[in-house]
Amino acid sequence: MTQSLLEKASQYIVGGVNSPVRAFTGVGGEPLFVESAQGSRIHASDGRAYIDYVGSWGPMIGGHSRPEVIEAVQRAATRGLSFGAPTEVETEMAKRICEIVPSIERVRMVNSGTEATMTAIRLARGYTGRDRVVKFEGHYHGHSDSLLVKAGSGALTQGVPNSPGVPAGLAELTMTLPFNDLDSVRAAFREKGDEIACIIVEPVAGNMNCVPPIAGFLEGLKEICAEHGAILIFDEVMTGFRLAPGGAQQWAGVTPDVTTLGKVVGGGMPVGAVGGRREIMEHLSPLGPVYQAGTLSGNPLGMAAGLAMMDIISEPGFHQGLEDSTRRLCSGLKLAADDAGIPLSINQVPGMFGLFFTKEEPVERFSQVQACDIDRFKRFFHGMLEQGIYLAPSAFEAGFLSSAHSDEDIDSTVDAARQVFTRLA
Ligand SMILES: Cc1ncc(COP(=O)(O)O)c(C=O)c1O
Ligand SMILES: N[C@H](C=O)CCC(=O)O
Repeated sequence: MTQSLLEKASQYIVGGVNSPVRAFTGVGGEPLFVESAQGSRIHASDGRAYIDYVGSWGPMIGGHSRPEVIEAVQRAATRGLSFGAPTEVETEMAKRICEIVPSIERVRMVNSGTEATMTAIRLARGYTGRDRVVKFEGHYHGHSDSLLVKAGSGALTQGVPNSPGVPAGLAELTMTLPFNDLDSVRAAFREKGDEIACIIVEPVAGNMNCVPPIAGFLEGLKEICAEHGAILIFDEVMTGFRLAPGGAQQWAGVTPDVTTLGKVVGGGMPVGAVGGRREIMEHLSPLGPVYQAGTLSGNPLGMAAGLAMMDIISEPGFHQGLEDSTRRLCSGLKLAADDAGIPLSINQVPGMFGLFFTKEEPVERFSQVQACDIDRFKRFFHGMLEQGIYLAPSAFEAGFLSSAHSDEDIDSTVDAARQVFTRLA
């Protein structure tokens, strides 16, 4: 019997994958192995093309293999791959980030979203001289120790939101609260306010499926932080440059002290960033005592790809197009589900969506997400895959659109869903 690609990979790679969600343990079956991708489609080793709503988990906001990005990386590569010394392109990138996200006055480039959030909370702790961190249940901020507590995304999908290996003494300093519940935040600050360094929040949760903030929630976090001298960190690794050019903070009209970025900022290369108010950021080395470093940080290929991506998202009408496509997809899916008598609740923000097999509407809380019909989601996922539609392989991940998704792509996705819904009843 011939071995599958997953079986071959599993002989050398732990679980056959280099990041858990893509193993398909959240939906069963074997993952697609991708050979190439173009525009809205990925081309898999089974010879089929799939309309892709994962988009590499966010970075491919302009569609796959954008020539501008590829050419920028090729040009940069001819000049050298890494120098471990400053380059002008890093200044260009930092300037661009500060212009697009006005709350960022100073920035530090890193190599992933995980590094960005890890640095942000160390900075908040160093700046305030306090140790406790507040995060929200089902939110995912990468896999650093302090943040792998009641975490979303793969940690939730795999059933290990509190990872073994995180020292209990450290996890104890991470206070996890329900998202969209300001009363519990107020209560936590009443009790421990003078020990809390920061609140870190996904301004739109995208790692417990997609759950936007309720009216007043982000504003309330800002007020509470200001009152207690804590730092408000928006983890915009997923939402940055997506919901609006200036990310969720522009979309929601709420300005954090510190912002973390990843995904889109690197145009598909491994890049992250942490930025914020100058006074806070200058606590980082070499100006301040809070240490942070990276051999490959500010890598010229990553900067070139990221800058080309910044040009793409700055094109007039880019975000309006993304919002229109998201609305078209979500309203089409909702109508198709209603016609088939399938209870489906949909959350959407520009370029991101969440499908919940539940009668409850709207879905605003982690407890509601957990109560959804996961088995029905799995059958939906596989039905859609058969029809050539690639959705995130977990009920706890958001879907992503790109500017390459045409109306025809969206309409054929809705047609496919219409067929699949009839088999889900
Ligand atoms: C909101 C958020 N923060 C942080 C991370 C971590 O980023 P990375 O996977 O690049 O380490 C992710 C994604 O994984 C994310 O979605
Ligand atoms: N939800 C995660 C990123 O946003 C999924 C990516 C991964 O863990 O591989």
